Amino acid sequence: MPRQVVILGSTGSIGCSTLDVIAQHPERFSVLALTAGRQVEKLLQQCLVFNPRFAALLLESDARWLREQLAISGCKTEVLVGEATFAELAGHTDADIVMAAIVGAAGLLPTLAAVKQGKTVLLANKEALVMSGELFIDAVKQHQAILLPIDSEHNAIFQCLPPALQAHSYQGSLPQAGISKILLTGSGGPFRQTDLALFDQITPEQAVAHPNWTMGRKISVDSATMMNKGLEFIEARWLFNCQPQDIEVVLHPQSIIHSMVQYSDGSVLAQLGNPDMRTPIAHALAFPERIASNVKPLDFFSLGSFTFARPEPERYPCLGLAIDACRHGQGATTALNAANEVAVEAFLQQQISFTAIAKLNALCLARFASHHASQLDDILALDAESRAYAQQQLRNFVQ
Ligand SMILES: NC(=O)C1=CN([C@@H]2O[C@H](COP(=O)(O)OP(=O)(O)OC[C@H]3O[C@@H](n4cnc5c(N)ncnc54)[C@H](OP(=O)(O)O)[C@@H]3O)[C@@H](O)[C@H]2O)C=CC1
Ligand SMILES: CC(=O)[C@@H](O)[C@H](O)COP(=O)(O)O
Ligand SMILES: [Mn+2]
Repeated sequence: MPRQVVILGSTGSIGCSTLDVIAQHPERFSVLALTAGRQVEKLLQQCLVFNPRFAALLLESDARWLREQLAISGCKTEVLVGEATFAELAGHTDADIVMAAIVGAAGLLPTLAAVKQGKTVLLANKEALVMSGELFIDAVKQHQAILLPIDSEHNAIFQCLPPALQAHSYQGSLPQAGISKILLTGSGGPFRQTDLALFDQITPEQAVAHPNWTMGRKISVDSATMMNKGLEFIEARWLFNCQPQDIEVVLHPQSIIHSMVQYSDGSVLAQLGNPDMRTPIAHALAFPERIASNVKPLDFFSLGSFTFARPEPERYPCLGLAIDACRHGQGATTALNAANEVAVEAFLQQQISFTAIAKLNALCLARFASHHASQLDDILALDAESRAYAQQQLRNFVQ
């Protein structure tokens, strides 16, 4: 029997890559449910191709249109509406695998719902873990969910762990496995060599033009500020049960090495591949087996040289803020994530400059760094409070 997959955020970059891999393996996977935000036409096309039992989206007006179009095409997909239905589908009795690929804090509740039903959860939505770290991992343990990282770096690190540790990486001991450090690689984004004096003039279109990866707009801006690497630093802290001092960020502009694990005997294991998310997606969908992904194989004879560097703190202030937040604890990371979502959206709407993103994040972190948030209600309240504060402070940066 094919394993039944729910894709949260099917209309996004990760959602589409997941469907691409699933389409290559109809004997292994079938689509139980797709969820989207606003891209109703794309969702319709996906329903016509994959014929899921359910499709869900945010607005009643979109749902009405989708139902009409599906009826015209004779497609029997049942259409549901509203955020609560994403969580229902994520925890559906018939779901075997849940791909968590909604962007931002909106992904937390549906992803947690999948965890609480003990599903195999493929985690792309790093913001969910950054917002709720310990609570999320405790839920994974309590409900015996299987958590597999999709983020390319964390998937690479996972692949470089000893198999015994892979089974419970979020509660194992890296030192007992002989691991001395996690080397988290990052490209440095599109502005790695841009004159700092020009940073105020950076436009959204320049910021979303990642040199190596094609991704959604929010994560692309995060890569440009290196907040993405900061969020990934916090993500790694929870996924691999380690402390900030166990993780080092290494710039690797080519994005061919997706991260590395350093062992105490001097060995360093790395995972390499062309920058294409279908590799980690295929890895996690089939784990522990391997399946084809249609990703172009690496050709070592045409690869240029690999380079490595330390990130410059003045070029990437968001990275430093995220590492500080990780040291402070849960309240700080929840508040920083929320502030960053507000700041990135304001930048994309051309309300604030590129450099204002870090300034706004710094203000929110300073205000909420010592706040505590361990229960879900506290986390959601702090997320809301930090967003409100960021919105209020935003006025000082409007250009
Ligand atoms: N893209 C990549 O290569 C990588 C992405 N990730 C992570 O994966 C996640 C998804 O990223 P990506 O695919 O690039 O993002 P996209 O912006 O391309 O897609 C986001 C998806 O989430 C949906 N969505 C947005 N807002 C809401 C909401 N409020 N409620 C429900 N659904 C919503 C969108 O729906 P719609 O478009 O219909 O409005 C879309 O399906 C992010 O957390 C990102 O950090 C991690 C590593 C790599
Ligand atoms: C593909 C993926 O996992 C992204 O998170 C990627 O890491 C972005 O590239 P940066 O290294 O520039 O953040
Ligand atoms: Mn990544």
